[in-house]
Amino acid sequence: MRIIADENMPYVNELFSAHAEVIQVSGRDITPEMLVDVDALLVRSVTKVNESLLAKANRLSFVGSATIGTDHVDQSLLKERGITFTNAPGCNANAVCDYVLSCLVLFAERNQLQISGLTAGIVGIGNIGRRLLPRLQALGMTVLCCDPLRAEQEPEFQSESLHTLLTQSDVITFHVPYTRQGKFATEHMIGTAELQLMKPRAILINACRGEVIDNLALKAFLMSKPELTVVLDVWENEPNPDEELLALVDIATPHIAGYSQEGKALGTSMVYDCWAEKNQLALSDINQLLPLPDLSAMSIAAEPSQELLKQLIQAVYDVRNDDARMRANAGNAGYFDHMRKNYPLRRELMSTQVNFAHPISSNAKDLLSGIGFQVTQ
Ligand SMILES: NC(=O)c1ccc[n+]([C@@H]2O[C@H](COP(=O)([O-])OP(=O)(O)OC[C@H]3O[C@@H](n4cnc5c(N)ncnc54)[C@H](O)[C@@H]3O)[C@@H](O)[C@H]2O)c1
Ligand SMILES: O=C(O)[C@H](O)[C@H](O)COP(=O)(O)O
Repeated sequence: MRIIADENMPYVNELFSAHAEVIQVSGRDITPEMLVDVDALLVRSVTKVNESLLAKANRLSFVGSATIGTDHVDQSLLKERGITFTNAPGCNANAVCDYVLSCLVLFAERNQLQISGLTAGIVGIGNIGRRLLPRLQALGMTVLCCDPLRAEQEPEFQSESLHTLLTQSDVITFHVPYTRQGKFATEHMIGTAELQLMKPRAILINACRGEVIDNLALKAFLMSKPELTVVLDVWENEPNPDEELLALVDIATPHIAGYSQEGKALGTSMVYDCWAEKNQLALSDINQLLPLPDLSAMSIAAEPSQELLKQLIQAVYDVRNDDARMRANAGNAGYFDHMRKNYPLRRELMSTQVNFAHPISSNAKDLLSGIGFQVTQ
């Protein structure tokens, strides 16, 4: 069996090489010619899997994307051609939650905000949104949810309108797929009119897909209203984001919100498990793939104040480092992809155990476990 895999998919050799010849290439450079006599194609979000890529794929029977997003894959074409497709739902959901929390504690300090009591709006209550909701509630925030698709499918699910979230939220964070068609299409769901509805000093976070926010409209808006705090992990026109917009936002990162070691390992292992089942092979064990975390435990001696929470979160993941690297590299040829390919090892909050030097309240323990840490009871 022959497999073509994106070179940015870690653990491919560990999982697939015992059963197949694996050729690793840059995801953006996969060509139709490379897919001749290939049985399986393993991609991440940068490879457009469409009719023109598959033009010479004479033997392809499996496509796996180690991502939750599927906007780069023509799934109906794969179905038509009898090619099995899988993605990796939820693989990086905890990592994106950590990213949002790291932004939140940073701006609470910079903007002198007490997080508890603020209102957060989550747009898209899927794998990420549903994990983020209890984390934000654990921090004492009132959380408004907008997901009209879920409301249609689950009558008991309460979805607020996007208008309500925009007008009432102090922090609004987007976790929807990129869709261009249908009544819930997300392309440019945020443009000038929506930006004008937001509280002037709100915090806007986009860690889903760049196209969900009209980047030109956002740039124009920020030129006249710089008091809106903006975090962009994703951009229109990746890997060449608008550099004027980059200079105007408060946190700029190169589509790495989901780039934890756990998220990447799980993405590959979920794809492997689907392929293994199809080929009647043993399933993977993600715990064997992951190295031990550098910071496996931290000890605290006091009830967690907002300042202490910030220190704990930043000790595991500090979004300022990614922002600083992006600003330092912006403008260099190929910098966006280079940063993603050479992303430093990052672990999730859940890989770190918080211990207590003195007994602390059960509320404090609930708070720490609620935001994602392991906590000794
Ligand atoms: N920046 C990153 O590194 C990164 C990492 C993971 C995911 N993502 C992006 O984030 C998106 C969400 O991730 P997920 O794992 O939660 O996906 P998911 O598919 O589990 O959830 C998406 C949710 O959005 C809802 N939705 C769809 N259209 C909507 C609309 N118009 N308004 C409100 N809700 C809507 C869906 O009903 C679903 O519940 C992915 O599709 C992907 O594009 C980015
Ligand atoms: O959709 C996702 O899961 C993420 O956006 C995606 O994984 C980002 O990383 P990439 O696939 O581009 O390496």
